[in-house]
Amino acid sequence: MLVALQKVSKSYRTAEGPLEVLREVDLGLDVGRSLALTGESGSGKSTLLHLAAGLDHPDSGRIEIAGQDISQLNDVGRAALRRGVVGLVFQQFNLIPSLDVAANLSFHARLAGRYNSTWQSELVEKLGLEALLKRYPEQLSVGQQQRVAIGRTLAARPKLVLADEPTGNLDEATGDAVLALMLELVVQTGAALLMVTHSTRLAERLDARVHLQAGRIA
Ligand SMILES: Nc1ncnc2c1ncn2[C@@H]1O[C@H](COP(=O)(O)OP(=O)(O)OP(=O)(O)O)[C@@H](O)[C@H]1O
Repeated sequence: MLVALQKVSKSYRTAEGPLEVLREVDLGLDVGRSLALTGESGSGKSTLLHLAAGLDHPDSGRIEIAGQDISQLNDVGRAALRRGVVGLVFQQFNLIPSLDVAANLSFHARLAGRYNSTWQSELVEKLGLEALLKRYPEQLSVGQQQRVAIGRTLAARPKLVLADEPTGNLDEATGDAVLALMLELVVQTGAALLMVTHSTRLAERLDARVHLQAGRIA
């Protein structure tokens, strides 16, 4: 298992008292597999994704990423695990404003020591970014920024790709092509993809689908 959640519960403190978001959730994802995570707005999908990335701690339960129990790691250890294994595509793209597209694309791969110019060129071509390499994030449309964010994540060849609505700002044809590329990478590199989506149509293209409802997997 690349990532495994066992009886994971998570609540947030709010002004109205504790808000229970996840209740004893079990979830596992094997190498080479893709899983769609669906659920209504506010059902806890992003919370689950953050936990699976080792960005946050559960209140109870166990989370293993690449065989490591994350509760046994300190912040430095978790950051190293993320750098080594996890690739994130968030709804906010977090591109670096002072770097052009080419430098944004290679940023994480270089940090992880996995920059490969051939692979980056392949991604640039597949994501249709050739003409944009010298532009800065503020000079891009939202859909273009999304493609750069996806390219930046895939450039580092992460074992575990966690993506929150990664094609949400793309037109249907571009979104389909980008999802196909992400699925291709998963197969090609023996990675795994956990993807949040509101689209049943996109969810059906992944190997499996789980639905979050009232804090549990329905
Ligand atoms: N830091 C926080 N503090 C308090 N409440 C939070 C916090 N983060 C999220 N929540 C609440 O937890 C619930 C789950 O949020 P989450 O973002 O995981 O849902 P989601 O399914 O990803 O929603 P969406 O589809 O709208 O992005 C929501 O009710 C949200 O308001």
